[in-house]
Amino acid sequence: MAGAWREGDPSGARQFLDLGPRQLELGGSLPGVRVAYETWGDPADPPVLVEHALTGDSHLFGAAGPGHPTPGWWAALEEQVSGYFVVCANVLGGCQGTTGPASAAPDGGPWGARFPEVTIADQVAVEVALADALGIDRWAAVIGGSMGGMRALEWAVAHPERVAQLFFLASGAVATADQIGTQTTQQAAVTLDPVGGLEVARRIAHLTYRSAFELQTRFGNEVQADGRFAVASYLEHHGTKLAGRFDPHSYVVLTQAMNTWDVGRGRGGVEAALARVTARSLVAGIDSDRLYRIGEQQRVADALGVPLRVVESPYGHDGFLVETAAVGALLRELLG
Ligand SMILES: CC(=O)SCCNC(=O)CCNC(=O)[C@H](O)C(C)(C)COP(=O)(O)OP(=O)(O)OC[C@H]1O[C@@H](n2cnc3c(N)ncnc32)[C@H](O)[C@@H]1OP(=O)(O)O
Ligand SMILES: N[C@@H](CCO)C(=O)O
Repeated sequence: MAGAWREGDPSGARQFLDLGPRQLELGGSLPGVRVAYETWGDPADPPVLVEHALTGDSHLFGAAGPGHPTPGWWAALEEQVSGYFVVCANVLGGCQGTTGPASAAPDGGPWGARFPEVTIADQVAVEVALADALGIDRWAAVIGGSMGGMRALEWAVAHPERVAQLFFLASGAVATADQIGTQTTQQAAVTLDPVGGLEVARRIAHLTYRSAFELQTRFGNEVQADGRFAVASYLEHHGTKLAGRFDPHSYVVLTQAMNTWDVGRGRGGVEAALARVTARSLVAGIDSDRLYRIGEQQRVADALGVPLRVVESPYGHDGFLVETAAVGALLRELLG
C-alpha cells in the first residue's frame, strides 16, 4: 500500500491508498484506484469525514502538504472540528491525487475522455474502502456541501450504521433539470475545446453559484477601463483560474456524476431511500441559492424529520463556502 497512513500524523499532508479493481455502478470498471487523502488531529478522537465539492480536494485546512496551497478551502472551519480526527479525500474522478481522467490508463497514456462514467455511489464506495483501511467503522459525522453533500447523503443512506451524524448543506437528493441543463451545457463547451471550454464552463457555472442580487450590487452595468463589463471580467477571472488548476476531463466526469445523482435510484425513490437514514441530521440551505434551491433541502429535511436551517446570504450557492460564521455555527451545533 503506497503512502500508508502514518498514525498520529497531524500535518494534513497528502497520503495515498491503493485499491484493487473496481466495478462501477453504470457498468464500467477501473483496473485500480488510488485515493489521495489527508487527515488532521488525533486518530484516537472521534472520526469526521468532510466531503469536498466539485473543484475542491483533500486539502481542507491548515498545514500544507507537498503540492498544496495553504490554507485549504474550509480553513475557517478548522476550529469547529477541533477534538475530532478529520479525514478528507479527493473524490474518484477528481484531479488532485485520486484516480481520475488525468491518471494513467492501462496503455500508459492518460485516461482523458476514455475515463469510465462514475456515480456518487461509486465515489462513496471508494471512501468506504478508505474508511475500512483506516480502521474507521463509524463516522462521528459526515459533512458535505454541494457535491460533497451528495456524498454525505449517500453515506448516510447506503451505510446508516456507519454514520452517527450528518451535515447536509446546499445540496439535493436528486439532480434537477436546471442543474442537468447547466452542467450538460458546460460539458458541451469542454468537449468542443478542453481548455478554452473549461474557462467558459466555469463562467457559466460561476453565474449559477452567485445570486443576481449580489452581481447587480457588485457590478451593475459597470464598464471597466479596459472596455470589458466588470461582471464579464469577474467571470473570466474565475474561468481562467479554474482552467489553470483543474483537468477538463475531470470536470466532465464530476459534473456527469452530479447529473446522474439520484439517492433514490434502485431504492424505491428518494423518500424511501431517505427513510433508511438513522444519523442525527442537520440540513441547511442558503436562501439565495439559485442552483440548489431551498426546496431541495426542505425535501430532505422533511424526509429526515428535522427542521430546515436557512442561512441568509446574498452570495447564492457559494454561500456554503463564504458564510463561514453561519455555517460554522450550525456545524458546532451539530457536533456539540
Ligand atoms: C470546496 C470546494 O469545493 S471548491 C474549493 C474552493 N473553491 C474555489 O476555489 C472555487 C473558486 N472560487 C470561488 O468559487 C470563490 O472565489 C469562493 C467561493 C472560494 C470565494 O468567493 P469570494 O470570497 O466571494 O470571492 P469572489 O467570488 O468575490 O472572487 C474574488 C476574486 O475575483 C476577482 N475579481 C473581483 N472583481 C473582478 C473583476 N471585475 N475583474 C476580474 N477579477 C475580479 C478578485 O480579484 C478575486 O481574485 P482572486 O480570487 O484571484 O484573489
Ligand atoms: N465553488 C464550488 C462550487 C460548486 O459547489 C466549487 O468550485 O466546487
